[in-house]
Amino acid sequence: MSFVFTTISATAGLAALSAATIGILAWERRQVTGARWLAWLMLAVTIWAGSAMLELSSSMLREKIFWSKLEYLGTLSAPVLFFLLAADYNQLDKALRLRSIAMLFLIPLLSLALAISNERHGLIWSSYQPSPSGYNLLIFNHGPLFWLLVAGYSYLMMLLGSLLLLRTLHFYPPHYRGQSLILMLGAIVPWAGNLLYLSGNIPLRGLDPTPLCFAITGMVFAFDLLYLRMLYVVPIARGNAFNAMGDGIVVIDPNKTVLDINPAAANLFGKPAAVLCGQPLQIAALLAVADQDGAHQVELNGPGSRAILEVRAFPIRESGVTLGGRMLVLRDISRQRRAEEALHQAYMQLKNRIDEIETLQDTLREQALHDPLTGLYNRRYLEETLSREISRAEREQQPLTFALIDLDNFKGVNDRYGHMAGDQVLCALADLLRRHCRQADIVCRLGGEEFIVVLPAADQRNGWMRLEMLRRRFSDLRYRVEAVEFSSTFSCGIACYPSDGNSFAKLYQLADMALYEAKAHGKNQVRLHGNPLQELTDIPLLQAHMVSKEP
Ligand SMILES: Nc1nc2c(ncn2[C@@H]2O[C@H](COP(=O)(O)OP(=O)(O)OP(=O)(O)O)[C@@H](O)[C@H]2O)c(=O)[nH]1
Repeated sequence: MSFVFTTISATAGLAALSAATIGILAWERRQVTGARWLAWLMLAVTIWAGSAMLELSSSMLREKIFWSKLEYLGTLSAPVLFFLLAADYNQLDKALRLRSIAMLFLIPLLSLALAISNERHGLIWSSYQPSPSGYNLLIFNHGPLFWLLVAGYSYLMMLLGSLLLLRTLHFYPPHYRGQSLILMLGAIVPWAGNLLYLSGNIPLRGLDPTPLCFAITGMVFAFDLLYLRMLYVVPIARGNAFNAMGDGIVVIDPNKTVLDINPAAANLFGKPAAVLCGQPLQIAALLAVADQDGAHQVELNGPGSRAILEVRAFPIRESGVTLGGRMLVLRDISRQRRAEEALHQAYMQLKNRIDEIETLQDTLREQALHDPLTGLYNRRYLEETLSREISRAEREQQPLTFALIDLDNFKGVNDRYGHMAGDQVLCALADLLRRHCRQADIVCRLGGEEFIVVLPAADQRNGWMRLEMLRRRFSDLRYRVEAVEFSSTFSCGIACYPSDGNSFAKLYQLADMALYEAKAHGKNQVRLHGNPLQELTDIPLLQAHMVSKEP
């Protein structure tokens, strides 16, 4: 083998080196869109430019032909790989299955086989001659299959790839079209180089600048895919977030025309975003808050639907400068609202139930402490409160009168006039006691025809006088059953705190003894335990101590 290195072969070598470097860089970042195919493309360019360098450096014709055939490996695969790169860049890679990719390489494989076996048929090149430029170049006179399979197919792939790149001008956000344009320019370079070569208009005839052009394209693509492309991610992610956001966003100009709207907002308005963009914002409730700061609640009523929105309006600023127009952020709080309403309803129901239960409890408590026939307190209440009253009397150094009342001959009333008449008498006594007792006094029915009256701050004398007054008034009452009129009397026994005792049991026991005395001595009388005040029977004195609520 004999080699003659020239400037041109060195340039091809530089192109191969550049392509190899870019290929390695791209392969390392192959997860980036397009980078994997850029790496493969650069491998093809490396083979192409490397073989070209060796072809250009070889001085032997046979060797030149050999490297030239190897060059076809790169020449044929580079346009297909360029197309695949462009498809990947357009995010069409998922549509390209392995089988379709293999199909794309069928013609290049056939072409390669034809190039290798060209000596037998001369369909790829029919002849060659040294270039008059003198740079150790060969000029090939291409055969018909070269134009059809090599040039034709390669141009087809390049054309399709370039069209796909053109598509990206619409595919990516408008303010990033600059980068797409750079990519387009990168794609034009091999076109230009190859056209020069095939048309024979290159100053050094026989020199194919295409691999060098592809190496330049590789640099441009690497710059775009591996550097600038990363910058795309942020706005694309932002755009995706805008579209994927659960909150609705509407951008309006100062005239309240919708400039942009995300799917969530369009969904709330019940119309596609494309229809709403460019139209005046026609929702009065939103217009009312569009110029206001802070959060506002707005109700949206659509056909058969109602949404409650929390709307926040923001001015649109860039680098601290207000640009005009507003951005409305709409948060659908209908579910939250409905949940709050349901919670409130549940709370109100619960509160009503608690109120009912409390009322019921109060009623039950009242019932538990009251006698159902007369409405007076019962024994239970007395037992609960008497010890408290005694403690208070003790604290205040006050006496307390405990009077036990029992109706006289009540069985006879029942027997003669009936049980209802008996009840009437019981109620009359209860009513009398209620009316003639103070608020601080405790009046209760123990059961049957037995009543107890507790008079705080009343000593023996005072207590006796008040019970005596009550006895007289009661005996004055008249009852009527059909045409028959009758009256009733009671006997009463009194025990007092502190002289007779300081417990319910003791006071009850002594009052009962006094009552027994009263019954034994003719009934219809009030007796003090121990009977110490028999002289207190004169009516004027009694009347002076009467506590009457009667008109
Ligand atoms: N109508 C009515 N009678 C009742 C009630 N509770 C008890 N009695 C009656 O009260 C009567 C009490 O009778 P006794 O204990 O013999 O007493 P008494 O007839 O008053 O005789 P003395 O106490 O000795 O005067 C009984 O007939 C009971 O049935 C009631 O709620 N209503």
